[in-house]
Amino acid sequence: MDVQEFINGLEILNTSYPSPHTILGVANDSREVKEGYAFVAVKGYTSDGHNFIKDAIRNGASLIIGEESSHSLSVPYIQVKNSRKALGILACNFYQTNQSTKKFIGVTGTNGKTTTTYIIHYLLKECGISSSLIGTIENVINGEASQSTNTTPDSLELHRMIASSHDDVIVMEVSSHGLSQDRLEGIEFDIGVFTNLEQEHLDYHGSMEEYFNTKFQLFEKLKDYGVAVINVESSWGEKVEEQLIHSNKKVITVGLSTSSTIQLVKTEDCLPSDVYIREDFERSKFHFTMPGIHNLINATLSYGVARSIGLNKQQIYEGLQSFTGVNGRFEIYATSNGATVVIDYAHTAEAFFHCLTTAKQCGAKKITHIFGFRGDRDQKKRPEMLSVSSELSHHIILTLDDLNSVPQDEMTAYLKEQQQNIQSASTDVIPDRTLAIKKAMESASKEDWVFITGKGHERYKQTFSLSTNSDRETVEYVLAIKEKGVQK
Ligand SMILES: CC(=O)N[C@H]1[C@@H](OP(=O)(O)OP(=O)(O)OC[C@H]2O[C@@H](n3ccc(=O)[nH]c3=O)[C@H](O)[C@@H]2O)O[C@H](CO)[C@@H](O)[C@@H]1O[C@H](C)C(=O)N[C@@H](C)C(=O)N[C@H](CCC(=O)O)C(=O)O
Ligand SMILES: Nc1ncnc2c1ncn2[C@@H]1O[C@H](COP(=O)(O)OP(=O)(O)OP(=O)(O)O)[C@@H](O)[C@H]1O
Repeated sequence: MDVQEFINGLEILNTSYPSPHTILGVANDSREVKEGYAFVAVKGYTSDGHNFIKDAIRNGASLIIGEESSHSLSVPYIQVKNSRKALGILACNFYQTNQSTKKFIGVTGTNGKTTTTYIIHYLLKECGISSSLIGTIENVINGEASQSTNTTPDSLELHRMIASSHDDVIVMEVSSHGLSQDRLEGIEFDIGVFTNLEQEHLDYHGSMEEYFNTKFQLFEKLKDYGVAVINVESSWGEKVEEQLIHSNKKVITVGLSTSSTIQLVKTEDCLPSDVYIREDFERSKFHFTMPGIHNLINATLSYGVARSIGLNKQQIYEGLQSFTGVNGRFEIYATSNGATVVIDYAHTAEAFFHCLTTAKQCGAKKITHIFGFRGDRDQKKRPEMLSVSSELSHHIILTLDDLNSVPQDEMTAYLKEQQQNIQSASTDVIPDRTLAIKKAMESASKEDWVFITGKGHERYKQTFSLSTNSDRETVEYVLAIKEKGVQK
């Protein structure tokens, strides 16, 4: 690519030597640089890309872009204010994604991004519109799935994926980390969706205000006359609506109240739910497989998106009705003795609230809640998680979630300390996650619910006593022993 085209739109502070005429590729990892590439040096959280400039040159870089003031290098250097932003601009230019005719749908919020993007992706497919899905569980481009490293990939990977996609629509999860690290640079959205906001990632964002402002950036990235589909069942959703009121964006509110553009008419049903949606003066009913008001809100948001794209109501209802769910999100197992086991990705107090309340509404006589805390992640949310769980479940088993860098002994001691503080529910600490699940499932009888939260679709990072690698494998293993007497 011609270098002038490549650096178009870059805010340049300084340059050394004339740049090369052409650029053959772009990388922000020195190990991925090849002959004729531009290397963008990013100051990261664990290392500084500027320290790898020499490696990049050795690998063939012909142009370096970075934030530091001067470099006596053997190749041209461009100094910019913000390398992460520059990377997005360069990636967009290189892959020419600004010329894309695709529609872009971004979903943000603390919880519900994955579920909502899956529902939208499915609805579009059922209506004959192909879409790429980018998010936490996997990336699906041109119908092919690959494992994702981040919920929102870095700008280089993102633009590369968009360029390789032949799909009509890009449906993606937009994380607050992605927004704050400029991973969305160069992308403009046709539709932005706000699911909710609650205490999470405050170790990173500092305060809820800051967290909100970061999430709101998605709506600043809406195209002129783009559409915002907002869950207004919380003051944060109302705030998004308020902040967009004087903009030229179309706002579609989703909620339980009659004043919402699209109303989810509350249903008393449980497993699975008969749902009513009201739009304009018309009310329609459909059947939705994922229980809980939170999942019905996700379905209604997806309905709002599908309507904005121009799909007709009947098509959407049929799609919602045949949707089968998302891995690790309210994944239900019925045991032969009438107990229910659920695997869910809940890892915040509000998600606990929704899950456990739904179990109660579905007639759970006794709820055993198994969960732990992720090492190195936001600790401020933990007291509220404990409080909600102890209020809504009858028995708690505290167990291990991913430890990351926290030693196992330290986490176990922490769990035991928390056990002492829980008054309203009986509590055990069983650090081995597989044994915790086994014990709870073996003691569950008719109408009891065992709720296993935190890991959802993810594989275990530690080795436990049972030779299983995920909550799903553990549940299936215990069911096999229980139902058939199979030993592993
Ligand atoms: C804390 C954080 O957000 N880190 C993200 C960040 O990495 P970083 O800045 O720390 O990168 P680094 O390792 O210090 O490297 C700096 C630079 O040196 C380069 N380098 C490094 C080594 C070398 O030999 N040569 C070289 O050039 C690297 O390629 C990089 O450009 O930028 C990377 C690229 O965008 C991200 O992959 C990475 O996400 C890490 C893996 C992560 O776990 N992030 C989490 C917190 C996150 O972003 N989560 C959200 C979802 C949150 C939620 O809603 O639950 C997400 O979107 O995934
Ligand atoms: N609309 C919602 N409101 C509150 N909680 C929800 C909502 N949707 C899902 N949840 C809860 O949050 C959990 C995670 O849901 P999901 O994976 O869809 O969200 P996410 O935003 O992608 O999460 P993460 O950012 O952690 O990957 C679910 O398992 C469920 O317990």
